[in-house]
Order: sequence, then structure tokens, then C-alpha cells
Amino acid sequence: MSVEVYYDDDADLGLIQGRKVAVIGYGSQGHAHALSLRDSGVDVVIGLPAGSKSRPKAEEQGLRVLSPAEAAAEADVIMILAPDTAQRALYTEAIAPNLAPGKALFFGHGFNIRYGLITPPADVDVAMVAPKGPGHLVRRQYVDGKGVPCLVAVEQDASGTAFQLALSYAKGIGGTRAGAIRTTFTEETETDLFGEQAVLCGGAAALVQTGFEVLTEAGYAPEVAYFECLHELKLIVDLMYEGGIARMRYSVSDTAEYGDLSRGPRVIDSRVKEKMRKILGEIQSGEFAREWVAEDEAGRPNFAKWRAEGAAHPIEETGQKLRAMMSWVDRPITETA
Ligand SMILES: NC(=O)C1=CN([C@@H]2O[C@H](COP(=O)(O)OP(=O)(O)OC[C@H]3O[C@@H](n4cnc5c(N)ncnc54)[C@H](OP(=O)(O)O)[C@@H]3O)[C@@H](O)[C@H]2O)C=CC1
Ligand SMILES: CC[C@](O)(C(C)=O)C(=O)O
Ligand SMILES: [Mg+2]
Ligand SMILES: [Mg+2]
Repeated sequence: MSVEVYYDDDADLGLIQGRKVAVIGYGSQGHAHALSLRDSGVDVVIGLPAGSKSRPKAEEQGLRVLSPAEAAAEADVIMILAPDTAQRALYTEAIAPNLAPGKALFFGHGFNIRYGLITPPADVDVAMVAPKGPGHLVRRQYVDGKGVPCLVAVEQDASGTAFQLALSYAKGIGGTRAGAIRTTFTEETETDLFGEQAVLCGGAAALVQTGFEVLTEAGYAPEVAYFECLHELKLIVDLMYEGGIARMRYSVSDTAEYGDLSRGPRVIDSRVKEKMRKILGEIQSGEFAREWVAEDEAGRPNFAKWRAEGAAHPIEETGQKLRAMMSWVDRPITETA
């Protein structure tokens, strides 16, 4: 199955420059979209609740901040970049009353549309521009003249031009510099959740922690285990990013490559693949979404417990000490640009 990939020359920045955009939320993605759109000549307003800790950050960056309802009322394009679990109530209370025919409702991830938590009226465009990378890199890449690839999708094309508008928005945040792929809300949501759970966040974090545990429990120094299992991972992934797994294998020693080829499939074996399939099934059936929404409504007890356990893992203390010696990697996790 081939996909359609769109680049800068395929997108008309003038479309989004001709609209007023409300970016609701000013976190990881919100700040990146808002600042890059503004720098691309787009009229942007930020929507945040009174008392939001993001308000001073947005104002310091010279952006106008209103309540979500006021921002939605002013704008032609409303991009929802609040947490997925907050979007349903936000939509009902602040956005739905301010939608009108001809407006466009945009998302950075398809969760609330895919799982039926938000049902927009038929007379507005519903589209998605979902960067395939963390918001802080979306902004950094834009500033550096590069871009993070985006997935672009249209759920509802009331105007007949929703896709061109979404592509124009993607250009405004640098996405079409790297390539924007046309997809659907369902494909983006299911693959994004699978990627972050099984590979990028869940799988990678568990792999790193488990490797660190095996080495330290066998008596090796935590510092050596940290460099081996976490620090060097970035260098290895950089090679994969630049030239695929083949380039990484070309660059490492033959000893490493033989160990990779003969031992890798023993670690990530058919049982792991079966578990990945089960996780994908929970995403496709809506089981994960129901669980996450219920966890959020219950005040996130498991989330808080697991987050605290992760923060207390010995690899974090070891890493903090080692990174303190490397000024170039020690970035505060709260940075916004
Ligand atoms: N993080 C990422 O890199 C990626 C995220 N996405 C998607 O982007 C969306 C935003 O995620 P992310 O950037 O991580 O979110 P963050 O948690 O980083 O930021 C959320 C922002 O929304 C604000 N906010 C919280 N509640 C409300 C509300 N009720 N109304 C308006 N604003 C609110 C927060 O304010 P306060 O500071 O007061 O809490 C904060 O500014 C999600 O759909 C996510 O799936 C997609 C691709 C990657
Ligand atoms: C990998 C996590 C992500 O999907 C992302 C940065 O793309 C997210 O939801 O934050
Ligand atoms: Mg993602
Ligand atoms: Mg995601």
C-alpha cells in the first residue's frame, strides 16, 4: 500500500495565513505549534483556563492569551492541544458553543474522535496535523530550518478544502519540510498508541531498565551499566535515524553485529511479538482507551504510583550524576523552547 507524501511545494501557506488560529493548550505541542505558526506569519491566539500555569509562558513569548471559549469564538481554526483526557470536557464547555459553519476543528492526535469522545457538528471541517515527534523537537527543528514529519488527516470535509487547509497548517509548523503523510484518524490513533506503548516509550524504557537491572544485579558498576544501556542507545539510534538499521550494523563492530543478529531475536522473541499483538488488539478494540479514561476519572491512582516507581528506579540517580558532567545533554525537562 503506497502513501501520499506532501512537501513544502505541495502546500499553500497563504491558506492558514488567511485564518485566525486558536491553539488551545500551551504544553509540549501547543507552544511548538503556536510559536512556529506565528513565525510563519499566522495570526495566533492561545486558549488557556484562568490559573493555568502555562499562561505566563505564553505571555512571556509575546502571545495573546484568552480563555478557551474566547479564543474559540475569535478563531476560524481551533487546534486542540490540551491533554487527550481533558479534551472532551473542554470541547463540550468551551469549544462546541463557539463553533459555526465554516470553522475548522483541528487535533494533534486522533484519540477523542477515534473513540467517539467528541462528535463535532456536520458543518465544520475536522482535521488533524499530528507531528511524529515530541513538541520540543517540533519547535527546535522549525527554528533550525528543519521539520518533524506530520500525519495529516481529514475526518469531516464540510468546506471541501479541509485537506489543503490542514496541509497549509502543517507547512506553518515545518512539517512539510520533512514530509506530511495523508492518513486517517483511525490509522494515526492506533499506530501512535501502539508505537508509544510497545516500542518508543513503553518498550524502550522497559528494555533499558531491564538491561540496567541485569548488569547491576550481576555486580557491575551502575555507571558502566548506565552508559551501556541508556547513554549509548542514543548514539545507536542516531545511526538508525540517519541510515536505517543497516547503517547502524555497518558502523558497529562485526562482534557487535554478530551478537545483534544472533541474540537480538532471543530477547525480542515470538512471545514478545504475541504480547505486542495483544497490546494492538486492546488499542483497536477501545479497551486501552476505556481503561485510560477511567484511570483519569478516578484521579490517576495507578499512573501516579507507576510514575513514582519509575522516578525512583536506580538508573535515574546514576544518570543524574553522570549527566551533570555533560553540559550538552543536561537539558531541564521543563524547558519550553
Ligand atoms: N507531547 C507530544 O509531543 C505529542 C502530543 N500529541 C498530542 O498533542 C496533544 C497535547 O499533548 P501535549 O502537548 O503532550 O500536552 P501537555 O500536557 O504538554 O500540555 C497540555 C497543555 O494544555 C493545557 N490544558 C490543560 N487542561 C486544559 C484545558 N481544560 N483547557 C485548555 N488547556 C488545558 C495545559 O495547561 P497547564 O500548564 O495549566 O496544565 C498545557 O498548557 C494531545 O492530543 C497529544 O496526544 C501529539 C504528538 C506528540
Ligand atoms: C511517542 C509519544 C508521542 O506519541 C509522540 C511524542 O509522538 C506522544 O503522545 O507524546
Ligand atoms: Mg506520537
Ligand atoms: Mg502519542
